[in-house]
Amino acid sequence: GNKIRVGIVGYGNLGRGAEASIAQQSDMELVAVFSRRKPESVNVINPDVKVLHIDEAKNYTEKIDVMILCGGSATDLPEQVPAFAEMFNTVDSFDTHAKIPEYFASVDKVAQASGKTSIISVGWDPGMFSINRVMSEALLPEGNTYTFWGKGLSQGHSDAVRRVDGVKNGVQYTIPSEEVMKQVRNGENPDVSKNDRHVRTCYIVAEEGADTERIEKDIKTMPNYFVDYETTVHFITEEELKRDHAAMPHGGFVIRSGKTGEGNNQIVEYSLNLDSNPEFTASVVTAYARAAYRLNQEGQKGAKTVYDVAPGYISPKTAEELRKDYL
Ligand SMILES: NC(=O)C1=CN([C@@H]2O[C@H](COP(=O)(O)OP(=O)(O)OC[C@H]3O[C@@H](n4cnc5c(N)ncnc54)[C@H](OP(=O)(O)O)[C@@H]3O)[C@@H](O)[C@H]2O)C=CC1
Ligand SMILES: N[C@@H](C[C@H]1CC(C(=O)O)=NO1)C(=O)O
Repeated sequence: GNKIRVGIVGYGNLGRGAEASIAQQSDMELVAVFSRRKPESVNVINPDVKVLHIDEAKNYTEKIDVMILCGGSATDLPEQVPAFAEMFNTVDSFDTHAKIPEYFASVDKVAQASGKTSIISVGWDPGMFSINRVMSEALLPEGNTYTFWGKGLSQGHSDAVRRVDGVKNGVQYTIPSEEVMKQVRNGENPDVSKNDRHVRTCYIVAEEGADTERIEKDIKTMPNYFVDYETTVHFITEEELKRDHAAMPHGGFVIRSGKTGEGNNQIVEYSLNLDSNPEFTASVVTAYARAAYRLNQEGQKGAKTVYDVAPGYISPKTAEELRKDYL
């Protein structure tokens, strides 16, 4: 049968993960990768994959069913997704939580007018963790929900530090408080603010002659990503970064501990243990690309979040197969 024709915009960690994930989908084909860089400087996994300059995308509106936007949340997606939603169904991983309402509105305005379907903020947080926070809270209205990340490399925070003036390259690790996690697992329901549950550590390669004190301050005071968190910044060489920080493991869990109607304790937990944050995130985004296509075929246009997408839409199985084999 005819496959869902997918495009990738932005070829970084997530874009590479998306290329690998699409290759795993029997109902999808990758039509092209679009980059702001010169195509010959973009090293894709499969040399047969077509790499084009992002300006060529407008010529593919009849050749691509869904575009996966893999740019950075800090600066790329807020500008790229509304522009692409004019022409394509889109899926993205926008993760600046505080800005999601305004971002949703900016994408919805475009997609409602263009008749496209744009699923925003897909991944694991926001994404799969969001779904589990909402589900467990709906099931246990009386209780507390805890989210923990790491120890691992946050791509959103790493993208954000790389955008700081004077930063040549860099990564950010998120480290959860073992003490607080123990209390949560013991059902102690600790009253700890979200910002006291993690610390953040950055490894930065500064441009030649850059003012490292100013860079450190810019990072520590960065709204939404670092301000309110205890953050440490280390300056290292490009060689050290490549040697010690090439892997991108991450993970974490969402726990809700609550009481049902007659006072029984109930605990719901969803956990992730990721050797590759980008490859897992790309797998989630690719599954939701299937949903964006199907929703658009049904005429469900405009911006959506993961809360608007019934689980069946992301599965390659038909609704009948799901009823028969998975309930
Ligand atoms: N919701 C969630 O759970 C998650 C969300 N994310 C989001 O995904 C976003 C993207 O993450 P990630 O892929 O790691 O970011 P990268 O920094 O690897 O890539 C971002 C963009 O930078 C450009 N780029 C990549 N490599 C280079 C290079 N060598 N030189 C110049 N430009 C380059 C690419 O655009 P171009 O090809 O056009 O140059 C790319 O799309 C993050 O900002 C985060 O917000 C990530 C993980 C989880
Ligand atoms: N969006 C995150 C996914 C998780 C990781 C995270 C953190 O370490 O703060 N928050 O959410 C990412 O870009 O990796």
